[in-house]
Amino acid sequence: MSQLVGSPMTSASATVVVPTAASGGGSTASAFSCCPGNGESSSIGEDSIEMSDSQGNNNTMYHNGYLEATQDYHFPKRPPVDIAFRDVRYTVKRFNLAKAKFESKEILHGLNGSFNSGELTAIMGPSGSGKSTLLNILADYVSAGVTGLVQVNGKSRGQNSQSFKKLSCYIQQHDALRPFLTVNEAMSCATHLKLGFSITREEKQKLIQKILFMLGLEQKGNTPTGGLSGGQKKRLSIALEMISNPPILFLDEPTTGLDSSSCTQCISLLKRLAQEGRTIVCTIHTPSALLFEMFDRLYTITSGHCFYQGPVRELVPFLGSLGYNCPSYHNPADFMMEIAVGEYGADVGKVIKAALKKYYEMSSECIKLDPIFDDNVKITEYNAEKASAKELELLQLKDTPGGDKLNLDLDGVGKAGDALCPEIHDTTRPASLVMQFLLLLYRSLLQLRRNYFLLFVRLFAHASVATLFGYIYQGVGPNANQVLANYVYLYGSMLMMVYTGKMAVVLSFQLEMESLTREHFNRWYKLGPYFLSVLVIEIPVQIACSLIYVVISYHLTGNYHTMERFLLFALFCLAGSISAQAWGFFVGATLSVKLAVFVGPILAVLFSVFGFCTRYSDITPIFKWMWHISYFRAAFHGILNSAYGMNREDLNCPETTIYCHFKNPVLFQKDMDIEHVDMEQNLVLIGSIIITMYIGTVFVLWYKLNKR
Ligand SMILES: Nc1ncnc2c1ncn2[C@@H]1O[C@H](COP(=O)(O)OP(=O)(O)OP(=O)(O)O)[C@@H](O)[C@H]1O
Repeated sequence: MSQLVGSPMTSASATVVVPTAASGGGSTASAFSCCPGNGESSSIGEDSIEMSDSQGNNNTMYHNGYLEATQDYHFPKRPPVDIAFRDVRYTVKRFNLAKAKFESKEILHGLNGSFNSGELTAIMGPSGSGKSTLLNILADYVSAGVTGLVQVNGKSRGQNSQSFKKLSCYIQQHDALRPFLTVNEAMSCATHLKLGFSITREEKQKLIQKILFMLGLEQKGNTPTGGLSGGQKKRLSIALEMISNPPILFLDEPTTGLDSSSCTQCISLLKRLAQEGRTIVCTIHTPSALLFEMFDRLYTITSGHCFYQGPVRELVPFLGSLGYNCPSYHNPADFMMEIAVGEYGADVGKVIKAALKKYYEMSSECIKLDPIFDDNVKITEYNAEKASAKELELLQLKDTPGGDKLNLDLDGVGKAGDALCPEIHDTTRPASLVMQFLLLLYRSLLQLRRNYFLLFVRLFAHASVATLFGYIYQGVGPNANQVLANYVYLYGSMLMMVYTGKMAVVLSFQLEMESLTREHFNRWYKLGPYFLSVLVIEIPVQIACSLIYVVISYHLTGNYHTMERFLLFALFCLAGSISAQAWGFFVGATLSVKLAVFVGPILAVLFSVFGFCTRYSDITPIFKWMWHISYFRAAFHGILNSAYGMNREDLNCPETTIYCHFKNPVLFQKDMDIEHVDMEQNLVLIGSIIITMYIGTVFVLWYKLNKR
């Protein structure tokens, strides 16, 4: 019997697999057991085996028709982690334009409840009732505007607790996967990042294979994640987080967009993970009756109030006790939703009040003290002040950790998560910052290799425009009678550098934001290594594109004079392009997609004005500072100086031309007010702008990733 890397066996299960008819002939026989000897029954599907134990629990074992002899496919058991929350409120502030002031709106109105280990809990409610908001708060994904108490095994969690993040993972609705990585590559990269390098590659490989097998993805190892079905993507999202085997899983609408069979597979999987001792909480929309019954516990919200909480099987009796009887053959989930929106003339307030009363009765029963529920308190008036210190104290007593419960030190970063998973965390540490950078770089290179079309288009576009410009302004470089034509070529070159540099990256963080948020929130890596890995890919790509343009166009336009002038021209082109790129990162990280693609070019135009034909002395005094901070101007003056400055000798004046005004290039420099270009100063300015923009981008990303 094999087991996960270094882990003790915790429960028995066995699987015997031979190829199914659907997958190439033969037959499938399976024995999967969460509770051995319970008399399971099985039904064989095309690519999964449905298993039920004697309690009717549906334990689906996924695979695609290939079996292995007697193996354990359980994750190591985790110490239980229970979550309780009390008087959770969420308020948003919005600016009312008509009243010209900020207004507050409370979205969640003092929710109470608890989610226990070993249970699969559904958060349900009508659209807009606050399900995702509650999940976000419990997962600690949102903390701004939140008040109330969230406890983990009886201890206050606090906000932005790193220890809690080590215990939990949050899988959001959209499967933010990297479409160009294969399943194996995605898993392998996540494993290296999460488990570091203190366990062997073989051990990691074994772990990956087992997780993929458990989740029915073992046949999809070489499939790009972009080519997976919706259900497979969802399972891969879970698989990626199961690498660190967290005891708490939060999932936002894991079944949205899946067909009924994929929904059943997904919920069966979650149920089985819960049965292994995890606390699994997910939001869900109108499940079928079959799916609904698979949940252990239900937490229903309507308009930010708790409408029902408790075991799923007690929902119908609870509603019945209030006079709302579920018709025969009616899906209880549908009935509950209908009551929650006031259908059948239901008094929603009455149900909310009864749910609150039930909660307090259960709480007081549990701690053997008098309930503190005041029948006269209106639900809407129940607030933090009314939740007296005594009540909070009682809640602490109720959840005092004991027995085999994990005693979390939520203030001490790093302790809880390590203790939770001894089979992994005792021997492993997440990858170091340097390794994170190298792994992310490797992952980006893999994606670039798969998605080379975009890179090819960028290179091709630069070569094409260079050739076009080269022939439009062919041979103008050395001629005194074509100085203005060359001036336009040089200006066009700078525009090309700036626009391609900026626009190629202005959306890069926007497009990555979902994956970045998920991976960063679930502690795969830090922002620093991620940002550095992006730069290390994007800067060389932009340099390569720019160099292609520079080399082709510079030679075709006859600007090549000396190697020194060429190198300076190339240097300022690259500097201008990289600073525009840095601006692109910053604008893209700061603004929404629609604003970024609009504001990016506007900024480029604005700064370009201070280079082209604009003499410093002509600028209105209050805008002179813009001349000083314009990276476009600094780079453009740099390339002009490389062409006509630095004591360049007289230009060619063709014999057919009677008079060449700019035969001496100094005259041209004087006319353009650029006879004293300080090349070093310009480079320092551009370098400072690049660094400032990088710092600004990291700060904005950090803020977006950490402050919600
Ligand atoms: N940051 C916010 N600013 C303004 N309103 C918000 C904010 N967050 C949530 N809301 C509002 O709170 C309510 C609850 O939102 P939430 O996303 O939690 O609903 P939900 O029950 O998950 O809905 P659905 O099932 O449609 O996803 C909605 O009316 C939403 O507009």
